[in-house]
Amino acid sequence: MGELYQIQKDAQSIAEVIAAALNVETEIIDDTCKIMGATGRVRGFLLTKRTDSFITQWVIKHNRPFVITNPGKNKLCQPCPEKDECIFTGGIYYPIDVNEKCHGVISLVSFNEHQKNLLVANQNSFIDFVAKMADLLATKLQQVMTMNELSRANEYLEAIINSVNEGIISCDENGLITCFNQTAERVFGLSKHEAIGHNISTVLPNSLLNKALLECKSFYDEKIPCTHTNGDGINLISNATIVTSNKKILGAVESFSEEEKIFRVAYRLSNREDVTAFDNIIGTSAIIKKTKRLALEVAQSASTILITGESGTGKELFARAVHSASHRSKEPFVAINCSAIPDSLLESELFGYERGAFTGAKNEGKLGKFELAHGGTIFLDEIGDMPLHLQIKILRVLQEKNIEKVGGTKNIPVDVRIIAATHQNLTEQIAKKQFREDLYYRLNVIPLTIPPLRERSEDIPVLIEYLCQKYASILNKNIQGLSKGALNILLKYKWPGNVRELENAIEYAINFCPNGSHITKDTLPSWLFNTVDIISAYGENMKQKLEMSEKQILLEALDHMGSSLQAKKQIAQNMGISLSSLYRKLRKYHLIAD
Ligand SMILES: Nc1ncnc2c1ncn2[C@@H]1O[C@H](COP(=O)(O)OP(=O)(O)OP(=O)(O)O)[C@@H](O)[C@H]1O
Repeated sequence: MGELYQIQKDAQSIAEVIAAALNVETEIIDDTCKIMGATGRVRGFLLTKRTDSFITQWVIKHNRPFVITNPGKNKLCQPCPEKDECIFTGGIYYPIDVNEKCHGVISLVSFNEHQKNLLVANQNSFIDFVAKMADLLATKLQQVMTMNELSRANEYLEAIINSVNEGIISCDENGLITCFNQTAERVFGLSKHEAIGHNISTVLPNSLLNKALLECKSFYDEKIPCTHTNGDGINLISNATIVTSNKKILGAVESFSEEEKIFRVAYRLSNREDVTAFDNIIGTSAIIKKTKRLALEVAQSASTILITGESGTGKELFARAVHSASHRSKEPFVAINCSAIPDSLLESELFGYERGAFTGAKNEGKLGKFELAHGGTIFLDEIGDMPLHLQIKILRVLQEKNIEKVGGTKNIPVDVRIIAATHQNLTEQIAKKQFREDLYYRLNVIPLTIPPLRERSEDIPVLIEYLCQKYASILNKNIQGLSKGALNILLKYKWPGNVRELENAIEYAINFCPNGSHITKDTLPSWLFNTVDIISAYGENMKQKLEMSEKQILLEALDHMGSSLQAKKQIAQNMGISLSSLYRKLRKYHLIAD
């Protein structure tokens, strides 16, 4: 059907008016040749398609009136198969023109000589009358088409407003809500029907729109505490802009995001590190290849992984590679070192706290690492150091897939894959009642063990080569490689700090190696030699002596650099150990509270 179908009833009325006024049979046909209005003998064929309307087709094509007095003989009738038995004796055809396009044709037709004579005799006045009727239909059609276009544009605009992630609310200059998009519906728990037409000051008293309208100015990035209809507090980061036209205020529009979402995005962007792929895990030993293969196989699984291995062996590197190879790779990887955070803070770091859970500055609430990791992976490093009361909470996350914030009462669903790591022997911890057996079995679904570097010495040369390239590039140095002597020392050394310690030794050496030269014994860090000396000098008593020197070194470092977190990070880096290892040592020597 053509557009004319939308006003078919009007077309039928007009056809009847013309027939009554002029006493001729009238047809109104749309631009697809369907009959939209008809009188007399054609009335029974309403809405059917005319196949013999060659004159009508010509008028539609040329958008011009046409008068015929010789149907069947006219050259336009020649293609018509019924031209020799044409039932018409004459006709006046007039286009219905909307924006210079013909949307249909009004035709007055005669079936005998008497009717034909009437048409011919009154041709001019009939054409005038039909032209006015065609105009009437064209105006009506134009209105309907404009309304349709407007409602399509409205629907399109509404679809756009609903498809944005931000909440959008607008109101007129009196504060009556005119737009309330789907995000606003979700954030406030209100339907748009409950909002539109009502005053913003009664529906959402905290809305920035109130302030904007009251003060007649726009506000940007304001933090607005609001409440969902279920009573939950929500913090919004909001903009409210005054809408004007010809210097007259028409109203205001507010766009907002939930603060939690902004935090998540900020966390993701500020923690975006180089993606760790399995190719970034260097090593040619059979054991490291097998571990990589196993880790790659389980990357796609949703199961929990427990990575064990000494400090610095690459547990976090493996966890990152598993995350990158999983379907969660586009979502955050959030690492938390359970031993580097005081027990009193660990719970709120992991689970966040509710608004009002604490007094003072912390009153606003905070997202925990589990919420930040939503959709992605959380890496719980040094899980063996997690206090027992938090172990129960982790077990609950694993079983029920939801968390409860500190000071909160409701369960918040989280979709997070857990990868845990420890350098400790958890079965011994279980025997000592320091680790929950049920949590151990939940975590240890897929065990991965990373062997210490001394048990895979064939990895040392490739790691050295990789690390030399890495640090030469970072430090912008041209290094020719290692002298034989230096390589021998690195191969003989036992690497208690594993790859991290090797990495520190290479970084140290490259710093002191002259540009264009080889790394020699002289440019290697002295601790590599001291340890060899101590081993030979103290024999059996070595462990005790080592511990004494270690405690002494730590005491001096704390004395010299202080005991802030920053200082501890620096000390750990200087010693070539992780922060968690440093904390362990400090506890072991009673240099910090347990
Ligand atoms: N196979 C490897 N290839 C390249 N770099 C490695 C490899 N193993 C470890 N590293 C590097 O060694 C350092 C320590 O690795 P990582 O932090 O993953 O160890 P970890 O076992 O988690 O240590 P900790 O238990 O002390 O936290 C990192 O800089 C890491 O990039």
